This record gives sequence, structure tokens and C-alpha cells, in this order.
Amino acid sequence: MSNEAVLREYMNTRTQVTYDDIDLVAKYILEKVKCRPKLGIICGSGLGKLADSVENKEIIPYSEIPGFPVSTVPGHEGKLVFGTLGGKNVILMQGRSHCYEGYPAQKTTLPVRVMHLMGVKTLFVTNAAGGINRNYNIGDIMIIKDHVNLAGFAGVNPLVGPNDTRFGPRFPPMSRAYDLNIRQLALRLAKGMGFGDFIREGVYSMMVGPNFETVTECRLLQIVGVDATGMSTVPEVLVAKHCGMTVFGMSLITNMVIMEYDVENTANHEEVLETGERRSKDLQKLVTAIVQELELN
Ligand SMILES: O=P(O)(O)O[C@H]1O[C@H](CO)[C@@H](O)[C@H]1O
Ligand code: HPA
Repeated sequence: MSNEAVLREYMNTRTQVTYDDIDLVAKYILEKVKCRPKLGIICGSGLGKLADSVENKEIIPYSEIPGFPVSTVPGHEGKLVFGTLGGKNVILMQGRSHCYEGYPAQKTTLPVRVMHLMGVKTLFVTNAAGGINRNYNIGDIMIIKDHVNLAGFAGVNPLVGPNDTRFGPRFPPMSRAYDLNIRQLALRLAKGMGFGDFIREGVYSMMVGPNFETVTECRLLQIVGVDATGMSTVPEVLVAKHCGMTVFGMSLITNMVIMEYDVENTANHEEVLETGERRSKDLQKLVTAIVQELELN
């Protein structure tokens, strides 16, 4: 059996993935590409077109990477795209996996730890989300200033389990998860591009899904100060902060959640993908401009 096959079989049988396992995966990927990225970008539902802005692409499908979770959801292509964006070396995840697909939170976030061991210091997370804030509109871009880990209230947290301090501390702080400097930069650039009418800053919450929320759940989220809700991102941010990364996040408001009982319309994934398609050029422009101005450490 080739070394690659041995690694694949080994990773597929792991229940508790260790630091050394993740290091093997990081080294496996680095052997396949020339690019050495300092910035990672995760593309949410229907937002994979961000990869169109990447130059000098080197692509690896997730299915070829031992131990990598493969997304089963439409709108998540499942490719790692390396290259340059805004003059910086980046690794872009064209699609993500989610806990509702049946993956434990530790597995959905494995790519973040892999990026960390590959030398990535800054992580951009993007997602499609339902608007809770009644002042928001479909197509708004929300810079994430904080999150509520509702999944965590139910015990879904990728940091549960033995802690390896080579990644980070047992009790990581989470009060300043989303980098203020990048948020301010993004806001300034968005306004400069004429996006002032649809750029927002707000709080994201995550429930596991896969069902969309009930009316009362949405009303509850509104009461606690949530502006937009989804089924991803939070586990990735927890793992990224745990290993000391700088994090920046944006939600595309793809639909407004249903807040009235007994109305006919319902949330649906098709609308989510359509809005992603409609805003994809603006998002590409904004992300590229932010990356261009960013000082990466
Ligand atoms: O969070 P991303 O991956 O953007 O996807 C969002 O869109 C899907 C629902 O339409 C859910 O997976 C939700 O989390
Ligand atoms: O309304 C929503 N709820 C949860 N996740 C979502 N992802 C896109 N829209 C939504």
C-alpha cells in the first residue's frame, strides 16, 4: 500500500484525532502545493465564487485529503483552493461541512487546525444567514462582531474533549473573538465602495440545524440581541481562537427569518443560494479589498 493509502486508512479509523494526526494531514497538503498561505478563507453556502478572484490557483478536492470532512450540501463544492488574492498567499475552502451532516464538531473544524499547522495566522469565515434584525434586508452583508453559541448550550462544542496545549489553553477567552481592526477596515472599505446601504455589523448565532428555526425560536434570538442566524461558523471560530488565530467574519443575509405565526412563506435553501449568487460579485470585491489592505503577521 502507498504511504498515501496508509495515511487515508489510518485517518478514517481515528475517533479522537490528535495533534500528530493533524500535523500529518497538514504536511500531506503542503507536499502537494507550492503556495504557503498566511490567510485562510472559508466560503459559506453559495459563496464559493470567491474562488474566482484567486489567481495562480492550485486545487485539491477535500475527498483526496485523508481525514478531511466532505460537504454533502448543495452550494458547497468541497475544494481547497490555494493561490494569491489581493497580492497575498491564501488558502480558500470552497465549502464547509456542518454538524447537521452527521459530523462531530471536532471533525467539521479539523480543516481549521490543519490550516493553523500549515502556518495560517488569520482566518476569514463567511456564511449565509437568516436575518433576525427587522431593519435588515435580503442581500445585506453583516460584519460579525460577536456570536451566540446556541449549539454550545446543547453541548455541541469542538473544544470538548482532551485539551492539547500545543493548540491552545483549556479555557480560551472568547470575549474579543472578532478582530476589531479588521472589522473597522472592512466597514471603511465597504462604505468607500458604495456598499453603505447594505453593510451592517451585528451578532450571529448558530443552532445545529438542519431544520430552519420555528417562529418562537426566532423571537427568542431577537430578544437576546441576535441579528442573524445560521448553522455553521461558530465551531470554526472557537477552534481558530483556541489556536491563537486572528478572526474576521461576514454573514450574507440570504433570507429574512419568519417571525409571524401561521404565515404561508417558509425559509428554503434555494433562496439562500440565489441570494449568494446575486451578491457574489460584491462580496468578492469587498473580500479582495480587505485582503489587499491587510497587514498579515
Ligand atoms: O453557514 P453556511 O455554510 O453558509 O450555510 C447556511 O446555509 C444552509 C441553509 O440554507 C445552512 O448550512 C446554513 O448554515
Ligand atoms: O434562516 C436561516 N436559518 C438558519 N440558517 C440559515 N442559513 C441561511 N439562512 C438561514
